[in-house]
Amino acid sequence: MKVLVADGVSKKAVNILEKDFDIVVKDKLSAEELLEIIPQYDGIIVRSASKITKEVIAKADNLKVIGRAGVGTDNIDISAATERGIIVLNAPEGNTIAATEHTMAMMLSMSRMIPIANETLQKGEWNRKKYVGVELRGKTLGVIGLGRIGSGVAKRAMSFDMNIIAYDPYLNEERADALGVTIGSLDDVVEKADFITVHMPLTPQTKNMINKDNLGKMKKGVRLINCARGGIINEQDLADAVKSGQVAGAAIDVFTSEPLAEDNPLRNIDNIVLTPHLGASTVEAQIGVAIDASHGVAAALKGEPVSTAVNMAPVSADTMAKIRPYLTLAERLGCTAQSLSDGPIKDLTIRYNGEIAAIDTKMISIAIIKGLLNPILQTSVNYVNAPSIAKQRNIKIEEIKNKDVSNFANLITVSVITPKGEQSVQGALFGTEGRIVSINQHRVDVDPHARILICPHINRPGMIGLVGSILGKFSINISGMQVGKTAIAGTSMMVLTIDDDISQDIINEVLKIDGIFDAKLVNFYAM
Ligand SMILES: NC(=O)c1ccc[n+]([C@@H]2O[C@H](COP(=O)([O-])OP(=O)(O)OC[C@H]3O[C@@H](n4cnc5c(N)ncnc54)[C@H](O)[C@@H]3O)[C@@H](O)[C@H]2O)c1
Ligand SMILES: O=C(O)CC[C@@H](O)C(=O)O
Repeated sequence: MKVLVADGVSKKAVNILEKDFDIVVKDKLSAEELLEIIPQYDGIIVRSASKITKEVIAKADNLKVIGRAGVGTDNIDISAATERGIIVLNAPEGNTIAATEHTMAMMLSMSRMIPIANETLQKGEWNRKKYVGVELRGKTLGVIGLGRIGSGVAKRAMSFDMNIIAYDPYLNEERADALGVTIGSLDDVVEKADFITVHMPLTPQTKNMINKDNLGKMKKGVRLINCARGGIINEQDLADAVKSGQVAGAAIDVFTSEPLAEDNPLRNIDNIVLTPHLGASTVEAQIGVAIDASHGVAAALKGEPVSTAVNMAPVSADTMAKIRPYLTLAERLGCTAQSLSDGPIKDLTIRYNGEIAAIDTKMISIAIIKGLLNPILQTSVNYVNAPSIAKQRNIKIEEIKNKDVSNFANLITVSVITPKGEQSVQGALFGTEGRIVSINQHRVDVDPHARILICPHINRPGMIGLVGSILGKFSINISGMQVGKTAIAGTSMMVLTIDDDISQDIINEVLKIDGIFDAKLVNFYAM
């Protein structure tokens, strides 16, 4: 598979990806060139310069994953990607410190007018009276958006003896208490703060959140910082407020249009400090985001779950650690259920019993659906598109959880209903090892790998030998064997693990054996 590393993403990404993929590096990529070359690629990693628009996605016939080496994904059309089953992932933590420190640098350089003092001194002006600044100590800092960067800024500002008041409607109280900040409404922040810094994504709710109206309600002489996204603070309104003296200074790293337009109203105003979107531009951050994004891209291309995917239900690192051991087993149970079923699946019931019932199982269920659909579809089914493909195919999905369980600490039961009846398979985790523990009520203990041939048969001597000799005749090696018992009188379940590919003709030979009720091949390589 081929991966395009664009926008000057650190070469660390290449080092990680080149072990498994063909890598092409294009530090500068025009919109036209991107449209032309995108059909060749299975994966792409970008910073903020390349715009992955609906048009690009429409031409991206092989694209499976878009990795953003950074936090903001506003340069990527996520809905268009989701519709095509393309995973979009970001690197949310690698540049947090860089953006946090840049915010502090902007706040300090604005309050001490360092850029203009430097510029004039370089020209030979010794102007000590003109550039008298203000202290941070004792001032109130309003933080809007108390996520990773906002809380980092709040923590650092406290060490400057600033009082913090924050507005974040999605913040839970425990987190606010742990940070030791006062939480208020947007109006509280607007009216009480001496400095205001914004740290949320640009959304329809946050666009122009700071505008003429609330700039007018702020303390005269307030100072503003935006190292989040251009447009959260209305640029024209801010420029007017600085010129009128209502706002004493502003420090802005991000703009509505980047690179900065010549006619941007924030240009050429002494009390405004501008940087060209440098928040994430540290050596450490660029390495961090490149490493995180490329690990995500590699995982996505290998069909593994991606904890930083932004077009899937988010999974915390804690939850991920708990569910990760179940994912392969879950996918294999889905694959087994598909192979067992005769005809189109109408209903899928997933039961979680025991310890597993207490955790967030959303991603485990998606892994089951992925395993169920991948063997039968041309489209590659992944963690993003699996639920919508199941929906398109009218498969009704039900999840049932119960902490009660006997014999196992945890148990996953996958049952599918087709017009011909119900099939079910159960799996459990032993340490980190997943095993199939029952197939259609027959107790087994199978390591689900390679290929397995499942043959329900009459419980009488010689059946295993008969199947074995047919496989032997075709030089098919059996590397594992299990016979499962059931309470149903007279039937047994033979499960043979086979290393080689096996054709339908051979399966038909097996089916001819008197006493063999069925023979279903599960090919785990097809998942
Ligand atoms: N300048 C840069 O180079 C640079 C670097 C990194 C991140 N960023 C940007 O910084 C911003 C923050 O990043 P982060 O990693 O801290 O994100 P985050 O997801 O950790 O935090 C965002 C916070 O904003 C809050 N929020 C969402 N909508 C809100 C609203 N309407 N009002 C108030 N709060 C709201 C959320 O609850 C969350 O706590 C993002 O826009 C990101 O793209 C910029
Ligand atoms: O790639 C960059 O330098 C910008 C990154 C930053 O804006 C982000 O959202 O992560």
